[in-house]
Amino acid sequence: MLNVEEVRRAQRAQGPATVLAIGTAVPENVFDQTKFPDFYFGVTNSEHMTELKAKFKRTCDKSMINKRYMHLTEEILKQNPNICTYGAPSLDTRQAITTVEVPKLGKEAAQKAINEWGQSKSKITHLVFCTTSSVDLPGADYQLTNLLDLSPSIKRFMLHYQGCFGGGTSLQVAKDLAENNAGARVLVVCSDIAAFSFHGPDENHFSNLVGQALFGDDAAAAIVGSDPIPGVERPIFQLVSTTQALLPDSGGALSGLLKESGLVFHLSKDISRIISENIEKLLKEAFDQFGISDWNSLFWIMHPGGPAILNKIEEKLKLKPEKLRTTRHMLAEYGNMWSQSVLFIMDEMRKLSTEEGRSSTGEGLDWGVLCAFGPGLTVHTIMMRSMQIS
Ligand SMILES: CC(=O)CC(=O)SCCNC(=O)CCNC(=O)[C@H](O)C(C)(C)COP(=O)(O)OP(=O)(O)OC[C@H]1O[C@@H](n2cnc3c(N)ncnc32)[C@H](O)[C@@H]1OP(=O)(O)O
Repeated sequence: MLNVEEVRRAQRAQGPATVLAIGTAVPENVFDQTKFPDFYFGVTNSEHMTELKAKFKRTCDKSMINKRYMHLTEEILKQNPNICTYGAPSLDTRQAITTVEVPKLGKEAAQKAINEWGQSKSKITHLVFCTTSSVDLPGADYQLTNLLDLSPSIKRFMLHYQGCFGGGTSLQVAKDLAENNAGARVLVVCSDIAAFSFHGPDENHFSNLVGQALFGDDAAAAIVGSDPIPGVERPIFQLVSTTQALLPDSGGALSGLLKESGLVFHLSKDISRIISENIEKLLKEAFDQFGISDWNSLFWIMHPGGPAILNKIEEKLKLKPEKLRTTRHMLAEYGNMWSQSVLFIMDEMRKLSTEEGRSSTGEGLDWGVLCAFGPGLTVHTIMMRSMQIS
């Protein structure tokens, strides 16, 4: 007969959690950032706010974004003017869109991750679904289980309202599940569409316009598991350890309230200062145990936030320009993608590493850091190792 300790040991995996596959999806509708100010002030009937429009145009010009994908089209917005009018009751209209579209876009990304993984869906043991764009019971995790025809006995975890650090939390939960349950294969899905937080302009709320200039809709998925089956599963990155921190004196710097008029954001002008002042301390706490203190020796999967944030972090850590090039490229091509951004960057980095003939999935480097931040201010970091490209 086995004793309790032996049973507990047998329940756990041997090795660290690895990302075994990644999939991404975007809505069909794409906006050219240079044309967005005209579209946005036109569709919200706000052309008379000429000064505000000029300032918004400057923000879009400085955003370093070329294009963004969005579920909301001119047609949808014209059919639902309550979404366009700042402060107008519109939650029912928004819910009707997001409860359907969030799991649908998530399904597209998940299916791509499952295809890359190449294993039967019946082997997925856990689902972690993360969104800040929808609330219903049972939630998007349940909808996705049905849409993908996953096993009814899959163990589901729904993460709501994490904002942009949700990609970090989702991977951390997946890591803990994979390492503590031998044979577990965790499907992670992050999906957000701005139908919850699209608002027309208001003279007294410019940080709303900062969000309208930056956010894009997307979904990303990953399969996470420990002890990959040799010759069958192909690990892309190892998730070695994780940290989460609330930054000092940052309360209220980034917050949101779900109102009758939808999800209303407040973004402080201090976000970039607060993050850049704290980032080195967080990295030291995370990497001291591995004897790593040269931040340029790492590959970087950094949530973009906005160019001001990236510039300040780069300056503070004296990062070489190539360190954040994938983050900047994804910001340019997709905008600020909420919780999905870190998975999009991870996906792009491993593809580029192969295309450029690098020796590993992390631009030829061994160690890397994933860093996601959001409401709190909360910063989530994951210490990662790349895999050799044969
Ligand atoms: C959702 C999540 O959980 C996580 C997230 O990612 S949240 C998003 C985090 N990102 C941000 O907060 C954006 C960071 N900011 C930026 O990258 C840049 O400021 C920007 C691209 C938005 C604009 O670039 P810029 O024009 O060069 O910036 P800057 O000169 O600082 O500001 C231009 C104007 O906008 C105003 N402004 C900028 N940020 C503002 C804010 N958060 N709130 C109110 N006003 C703001 C400035 O006061 C300034 O106004 P005036 O012209 O009247 O003086």
